Amino acid sequence: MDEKCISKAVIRRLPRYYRYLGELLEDGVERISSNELSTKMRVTASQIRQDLNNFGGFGQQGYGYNVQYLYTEIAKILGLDRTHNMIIIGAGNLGQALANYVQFEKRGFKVVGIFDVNPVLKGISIRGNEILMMDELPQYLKDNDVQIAALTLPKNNAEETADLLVENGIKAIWNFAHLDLEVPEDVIVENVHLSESLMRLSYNLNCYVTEHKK
Ligand SMILES: NC(=O)c1ccc[n+]([C@@H]2O[C@H](COP(=O)([O-])OP(=O)(O)OC[C@H]3O[C@@H](n4cnc5c(N)ncnc54)[C@H](O)[C@@H]3O)[C@@H](O)[C@H]2O)c1
Repeated sequence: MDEKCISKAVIRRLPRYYRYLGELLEDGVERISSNELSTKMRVTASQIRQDLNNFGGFGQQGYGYNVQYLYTEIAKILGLDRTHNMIIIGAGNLGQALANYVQFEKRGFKVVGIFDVNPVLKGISIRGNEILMMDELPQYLKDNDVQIAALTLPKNNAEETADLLVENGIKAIWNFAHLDLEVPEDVIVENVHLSESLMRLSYNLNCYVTEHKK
């Protein structure tokens, strides 16, 4: 399997397959056809077959997909078969909410540190992690194995913080600040913009209302 060849569009859909397969496993379903999965996920069966064929075709004619096998393989592709240590930069509302969310850890994303510049927050414990100050960050990154940094700080401070993270070896940034970061080619940034999602919701709501007025 050559992961480099998998298109971004397919990779974007994989977490959804993974979620549905996880639910099937919880329900004790051992195998499923592309047609059944198609009805459940409300995507076409041919899309499912095409997507999953990218990985050498997990399905067998007349048998369908082995749910456990597919779930495990997709987990491997998404890198969920290992633990990623994550730090959070900006211990405000959003940073604390992320640090408090237990499900990330279940997926293998372990919050190991949380940082801020506000001395009032120093030492406050969030799910067992005491908030540290930013001047402790470089040494912390030398002493600890961290793969991902979440940026939940004001956008004005995001670029310089990203630079500091990159200088100290961070290769993956989960960026919540409303700013497109400029990073070297070997650093991966995943932007999360809840407001953009809300705008799409607003657009779709408008469309629906307009169509149903006719
Ligand atoms: N992308 C999204 O979907 C989304 C959703 C909500 C908020 N946000 C953004 O996330 C950020 C945080 O939002 P919030 O509601 O938690 O704000 P907040 O004000 O509650 O928290 C921001 C925290 O960042 C800290 N901070 C400021 N400069 C810092 C620096 N240089 N290094 C480390 N920490 C620093 C502050 O002291 C504060 O504790 C904002 O930029 C906001 O616009 C994004």
